[in-house]
Amino acid sequence: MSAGRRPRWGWHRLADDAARKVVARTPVRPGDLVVDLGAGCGALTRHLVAAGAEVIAVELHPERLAELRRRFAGHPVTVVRADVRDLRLPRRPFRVVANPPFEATDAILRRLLGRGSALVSADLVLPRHAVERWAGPSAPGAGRWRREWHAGSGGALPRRWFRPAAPMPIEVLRIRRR
Ligand SMILES: C[S@@+](CC[C@H](N)C(=O)[O-])C[C@H]1O[C@@H](n2cnc3c(N)ncnc32)[C@H](O)[C@@H]1O
Repeated sequence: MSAGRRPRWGWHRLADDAARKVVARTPVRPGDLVVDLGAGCGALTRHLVAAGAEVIAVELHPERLAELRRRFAGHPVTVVRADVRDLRLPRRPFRVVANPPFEATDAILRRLLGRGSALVSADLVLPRHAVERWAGPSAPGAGRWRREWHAGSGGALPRRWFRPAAPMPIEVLRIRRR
């Protein structure tokens, strides 16, 4: 793995109550297939399961993977060891709810909004500058994918919702199939 591809393990986890509020603002309903990209120890996965979703939790860090497998054994959660930048997406309609590794934002969105993607909706916790870039008129590839999806801000999240507190303003990028 080249230096540019090496994952950064530093993280800003969502506090439990914050993760609950993030999930409550999504359109996730019982029976939905939801992908949690960079699931960490399952802050969002936990509340997605509580909402009745079937979850694919993607992580690369060995100890966080082990914790996910332990914590969600017996629940409708498939834990996948994969790099979020190379992930093969589900073929059937799926949603994404994630607080992903920020440096992978562009790779994730190019994949989610690529041709043939079965993405229905995405709620991604990201730095504000990334939300402005992807919700704005000059988003990468927007001329093509905006015919299928709408992208906008789902609002700011307080920095204290993260452990440790987020060092920059954070918002939710909200993507919906038209
Ligand atoms: C911002 S943290 C969020 C963790 C969790 N979703 C939460 O909200 O508490 C991002 C997570 O992505 C994982 N990660 C970093 N790079 C990754 C990669 N390339 N592929 C998969 N997971 C990665 C980290 O180990 C970390 O757990």
